Amino acid sequence: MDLQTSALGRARQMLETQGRFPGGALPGDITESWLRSLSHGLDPLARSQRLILSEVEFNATRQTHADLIRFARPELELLYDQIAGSNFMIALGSPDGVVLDTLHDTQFAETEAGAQVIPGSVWSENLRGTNAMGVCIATGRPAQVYGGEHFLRAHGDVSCISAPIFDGAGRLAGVLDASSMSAVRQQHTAALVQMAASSIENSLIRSGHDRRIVLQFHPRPEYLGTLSMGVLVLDEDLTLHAINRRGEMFLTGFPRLLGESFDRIFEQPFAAIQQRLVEGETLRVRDRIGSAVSLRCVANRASFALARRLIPVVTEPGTAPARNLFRDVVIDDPALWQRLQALPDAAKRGAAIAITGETGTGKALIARLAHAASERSGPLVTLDGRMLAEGDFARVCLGSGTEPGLLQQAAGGTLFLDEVTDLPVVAQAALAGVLDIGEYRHPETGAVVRTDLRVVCATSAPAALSDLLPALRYRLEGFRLDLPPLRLRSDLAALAQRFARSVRPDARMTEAALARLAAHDWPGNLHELRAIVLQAMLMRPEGALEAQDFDALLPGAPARPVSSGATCCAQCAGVPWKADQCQNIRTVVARHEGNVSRAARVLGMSRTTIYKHLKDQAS
Ligand SMILES: Nc1ncnc2c1ncn2[C@@H]1O[C@H](COP(=O)(O)OP(=O)(O)OP(=O)(O)O)[C@@H](O)[C@H]1O
Repeated sequence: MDLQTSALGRARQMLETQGRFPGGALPGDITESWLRSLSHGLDPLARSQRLILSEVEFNATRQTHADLIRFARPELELLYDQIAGSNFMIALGSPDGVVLDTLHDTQFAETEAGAQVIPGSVWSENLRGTNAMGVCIATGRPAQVYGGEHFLRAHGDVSCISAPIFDGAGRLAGVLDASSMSAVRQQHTAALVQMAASSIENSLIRSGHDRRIVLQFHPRPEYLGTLSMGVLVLDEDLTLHAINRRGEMFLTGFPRLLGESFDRIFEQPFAAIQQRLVEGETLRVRDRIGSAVSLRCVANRASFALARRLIPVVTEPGTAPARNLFRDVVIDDPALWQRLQALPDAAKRGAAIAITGETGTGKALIARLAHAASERSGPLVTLDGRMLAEGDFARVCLGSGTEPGLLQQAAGGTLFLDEVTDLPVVAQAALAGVLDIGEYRHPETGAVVRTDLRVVCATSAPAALSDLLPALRYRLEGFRLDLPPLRLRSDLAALAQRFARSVRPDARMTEAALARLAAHDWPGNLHELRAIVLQAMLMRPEGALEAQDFDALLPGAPARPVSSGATCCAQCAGVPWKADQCQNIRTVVARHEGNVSRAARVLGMSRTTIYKHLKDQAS
């Protein structure tokens, strides 16, 4: 750009020589930013300084914004692919202008700008003058700063485009920036940067409120689930706790949104629609200003918790939960929850599902869920590999006399091959054949029987899967799910309480009792936990279960310090029951490699309580 002839050039020249510039010569955002830069006492001709956080400060900043970095990374990569060309970079900034993460091509990395926009560098307006990230932070709006519009002449050969990322409660959570060496206006890139910022914002809001009710809404139902949807989060008292910017747009006209109750924003009271929402329906509701939107509930812990409250537990044997799959099941372990997300879809697509995990980790239960998710009308029929003798395949599976075999019984439904790795080889070969062609010959009549089967298999010996006949193995491993042992799950407290409440709805356990359970290794996993809790309940038919109730039932000393040398804290030393509980807490923290949040979930305690017990070690 010819700085001497353009309006920008004249404004720059005045700025650099006289410290002022003509109003109206520049876009409004740039004018305001130059004025702010002047008020910060910056010199437009100053050299750009290397403003970089120390390693310690940078690590602490990254820690603070760990979620933002995690959710932004895939978006940075996508954006990088979308605007691939040459000479550009993408950066994620914190609300204070610290660059947290970058992606750039080698050409850009070699430029002066590339050498400066690096992780740890600071791009706030008060230090660097007008730049897109700084302007975006100062205004809370998307910003574009081209070449000479930068306040410092030293940044004049770069163009940058930024978009803010909000946290749903009106606070800035970060900034996304794309910089390039091109001086051409890039509206297309600006749109892509804003879309990526919205996507990060939605992920942040959703993940940050996993325990609250999250709703998606949009005037047009086909836009639900897309970037243009509104997302709103309800607190337990059904007031609006957070909302994304799209959502704010759809609800403009309300004097206040945050803190307002759902029932004052929408015409239909939440109580009247909650049942249908948790069942996954998309509803048409009208807000109190008169606009109609489609609304649906995002499946997360809160929605399942709500579902459990709303829908009575079905106890008749054989009634698989049909609409809300997770109604009776505790899956509060985030890693397991994450792994299970893809299961319903795989089941619906008809993929073969292979579940592995130690005994009692819930394989049979997940098989039932997979069957229910497949929405097939036929039944779930189990064939246990351990029970099938070598010569019995034809009789048991293909039928005998008028008795239909298991394969025919499972037609239109799901055949669950439990402990599949124990199936005799003959049965493996025969099954592979049936699955391959979808039919078999009746062993007695010779008639061809067509059978439409879906298969779910499970094994507690995953290594043995590779010993199955390849013809069968490759038919079984469409979607693989490895279930963690109970000792590595973070929802032990919730599971124990669920089992106790299946006996007595008001059953409770003391913190010490939960700590005692959490310190045990659980080789029998959920089978063992259920049995132990039920026995303890029998012995104490009233009142909260105590740690001692489990002492006689669990092997070993009440508290078994693990190799970390978990002793107890100074406050608990000397009082035996406190010391036991404290040791148990420390054991659980050590088992979870010092991760206090995980340990807190396992123990069903607050992190503050746990930190208290970790503070000073008794000598
Ligand atoms: N997430 C869960 N929430 C509540 N109960 C569960 C959960 N997972 C499993 N259970 C219960 O724990 C027990 C063991 O589960 P399941 O029988 O599914 O395990 P498995 O891995 O198939 O065991 P095995 O290897 O012995 O066949 C069952 O009573 C089951 O109902």
